[in-house]
Amino acid sequence: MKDWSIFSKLDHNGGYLHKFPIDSPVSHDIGLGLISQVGNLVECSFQHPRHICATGSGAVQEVFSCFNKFAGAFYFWFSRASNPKLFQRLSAAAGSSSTACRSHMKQVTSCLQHLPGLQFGSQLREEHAIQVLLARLASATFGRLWAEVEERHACNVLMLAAATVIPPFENISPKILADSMALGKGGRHIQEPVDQPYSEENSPGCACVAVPRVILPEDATEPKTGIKFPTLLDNNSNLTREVLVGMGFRSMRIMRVKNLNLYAFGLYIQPDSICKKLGPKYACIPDAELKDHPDFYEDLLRENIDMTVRLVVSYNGLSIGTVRDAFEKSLGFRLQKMNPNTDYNCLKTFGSYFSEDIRIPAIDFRQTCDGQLITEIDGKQIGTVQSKDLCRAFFDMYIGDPPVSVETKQDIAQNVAGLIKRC
Ligand SMILES: CCCCCCCCCCCC(=O)O
Repeated sequence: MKDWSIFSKLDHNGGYLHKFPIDSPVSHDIGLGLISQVGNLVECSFQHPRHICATGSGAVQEVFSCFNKFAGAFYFWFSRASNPKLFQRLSAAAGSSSTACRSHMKQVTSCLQHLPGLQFGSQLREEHAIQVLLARLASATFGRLWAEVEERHACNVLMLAAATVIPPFENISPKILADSMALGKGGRHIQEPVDQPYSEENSPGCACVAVPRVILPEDATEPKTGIKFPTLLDNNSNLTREVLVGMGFRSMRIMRVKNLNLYAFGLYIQPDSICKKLGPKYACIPDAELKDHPDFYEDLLRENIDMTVRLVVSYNGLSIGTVRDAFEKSLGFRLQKMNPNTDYNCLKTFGSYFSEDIRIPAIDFRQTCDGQLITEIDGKQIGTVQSKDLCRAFFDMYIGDPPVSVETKQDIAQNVAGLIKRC
């Protein structure tokens, strides 16, 4: 699975971040609120197995760190609650929590009610007994819930891995890969030939020519923003398909304190184009070394390879004027760096496409092998600039120096290495 690192990565971290309403005020009800929240978390993981996996440990840890933060108040509140209403409230909490939590709570509350000596007349003994039992209750309940969350999480990762059996590129013949990219062939999935049933013998991984049943998930999710990208992108101008080789997000620091996620991006490459232009030079370089090869990114940028960057807005407060200015600034800097004597008219033409009347939830920027930069919204071209310098400046933002995301740049190298292996 090495060469599909981008997808295996998505499988483990992808999906949207499930937000749990944990910011309720510290109040008399915080203990019950937290039990209920954690119970909901576990229940949610049962009902929406992908979410808990997609959440990764982040949201789970958020909830549990919140629990830790309020544990003192929680314990204090329980230990003070020495009145008959306590039992009703515990039962109510049990009623609103997960099944595991519910049965555990019921067990303990009934245990509390039947303890000899725990009559409400004897205040001290009662308080002490309640403190001990409730401390145990808190630790046992949360310990158990935590174990369930972890168990479920591990299970979900396995389920997902099994559900999206994605063989590495080297197990797919280049012909099949190229065919599947061509429009009108078998939708987004690579299909097995009808005369060859799927079996262990011809499954991915064996030395014979293997044709997997279904190899690509419909969409991949950029983990930080939760934005989805198709794994294959139709290129309507030359009727080919491009493959997603990397995703990332662009953030901006506001007043040195807040990070704003402006947009997510996905980079797509046409495998044939890679094979023709980079195959001969890089086929013998081990996959893991490609990202550190001194010429690799430079060649990727210089060789006019068919590729596309899709940008999808994450922060909705961006005006079209801001987008235009940001592009002019970023691209101007890259053009200047590459060639101080460049003709900046290309930048003006490019900027003119961002007129006030366009809506920009997502834009594709496609470079053609003859040096055009095509801008598309919803599959419709809104403009084309003929300038190799501008193409290069544009892709330099994602695979040049400095890149918008170093990690994504490396993922791209890893996945392009996978494509080259199939040439
Ligand atoms: C449709 C998505 C548009 C998102 C806003 C893009 C803003 C311009 C960014 C310029 C490139 C950069 O510096 O990241």
